[in-house]
Amino acid sequence: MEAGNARLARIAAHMRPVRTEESSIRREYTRAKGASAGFKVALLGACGGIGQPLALLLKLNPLVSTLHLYDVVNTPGVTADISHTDTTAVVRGFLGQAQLNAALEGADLVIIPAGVPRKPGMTRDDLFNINAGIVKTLIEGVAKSCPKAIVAIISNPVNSTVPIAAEVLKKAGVYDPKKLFGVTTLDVVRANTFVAEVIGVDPKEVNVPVYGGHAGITILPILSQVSPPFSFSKDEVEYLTNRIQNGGTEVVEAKAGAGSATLSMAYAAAKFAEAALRGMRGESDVVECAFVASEVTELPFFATKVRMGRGGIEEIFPLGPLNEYERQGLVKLKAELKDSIEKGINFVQKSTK
Ligand SMILES: NC(=O)C1=CN([C@@H]2O[C@H](COP(=O)(O)OP(=O)(O)OC[C@H]3O[C@@H](n4cnc5c(N)ncnc54)[C@H](O)[C@@H]3O)[C@@H](O)[C@H]2O)C=CC1
Ligand SMILES: O=C([O-])CC(=O)C(=O)O
Repeated sequence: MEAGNARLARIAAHMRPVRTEESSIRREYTRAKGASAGFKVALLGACGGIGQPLALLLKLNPLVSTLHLYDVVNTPGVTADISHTDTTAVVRGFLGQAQLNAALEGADLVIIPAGVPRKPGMTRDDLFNINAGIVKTLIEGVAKSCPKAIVAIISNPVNSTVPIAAEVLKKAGVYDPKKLFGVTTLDVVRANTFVAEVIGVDPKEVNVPVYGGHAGITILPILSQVSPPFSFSKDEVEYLTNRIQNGGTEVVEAKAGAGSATLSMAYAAAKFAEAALRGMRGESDVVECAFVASEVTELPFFATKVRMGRGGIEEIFPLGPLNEYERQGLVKLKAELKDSIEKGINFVQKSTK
């Protein structure tokens, strides 16, 4: 039986939500008694509109044993708050650049929603100037502190931030294309929702693959491959494709200057994280769409269905049969996606010359 004083000392050791000293950072890696045997997840940008609800959803996931919350503001409060939920994951907060490496050390999965969101009238590419530098710095931390982690990038423009991350990891000599993902799950979540409305079924029953990238016309829903199979009219295809491609803008406009999708994105990212963790645990049937390094088209990155396993991507599925409308969409999206990918690659290559 643990003595009273020892018990209180143990609890006190886990009460300081933000680590400021080396010794306390070290203590962090010992799991709290009662914590589940699961994975260590680091969330970068944890106090933002996406970060906070996503942190909560990750804290509820039994596959997560340790949750590190990193941001440049507000981590003490968010960490204290979330740490009171009665689930087993241990939560620790890290504040500011000086604590980035400690936040990342030993992470199995790193999820990145850090960066600025859109306001009405902006494209995702308009975020490039600010978010490219943020993602570059955070991935430099990953390269140094947890080079074997699976990395999931949410920060926009995803079509450029994923190539930025790849270049940074390459430069550090630790790039594993199987472990880098751009999170496009929200496009699938929206597609499932809107298609379910049209078909008149529970969205849980619906699965729409969404290919390409994550901006405007680069988002290509493959309605001909919907499960359960359904034959849409031409008008339904037009309506659904436009709504899915512009789902982000629909939210940006409705929020009228207060940001972009946060709650649905947190839900989508939690779904993606669950898939990644189930794959890492060795489950063999985990398939999600994601924007990854790919040879499915002539572009170096492309979103299609991928099977996730212990080491990240285990299989990238081919496009499968497309109808004429989808083939035309694919041709149109490639030019824009190619430019966005090159912009990301050039950003890192120029900044290191
Ligand atoms: N992939 C997708 O489907 C989606 C992507 N997004 C993108 O996610 C990003 C975040 O969106 P929100 O959470 O709504 O924004 P937000 O502004 O509410 O939160 C961003 C957080 O990042 C933090 N941050 C800024 N610089 C940082 C740095 N250097 N290191 C660590 N943290 C830093 C901020 O302090 C803030 O807490 C945006 O770029 C947005 O466009 C949003 C919705 C969907
Ligand atoms: O539209 C935005 O700026 C945020 C985003 O990526 C989305 O909601 O799909």
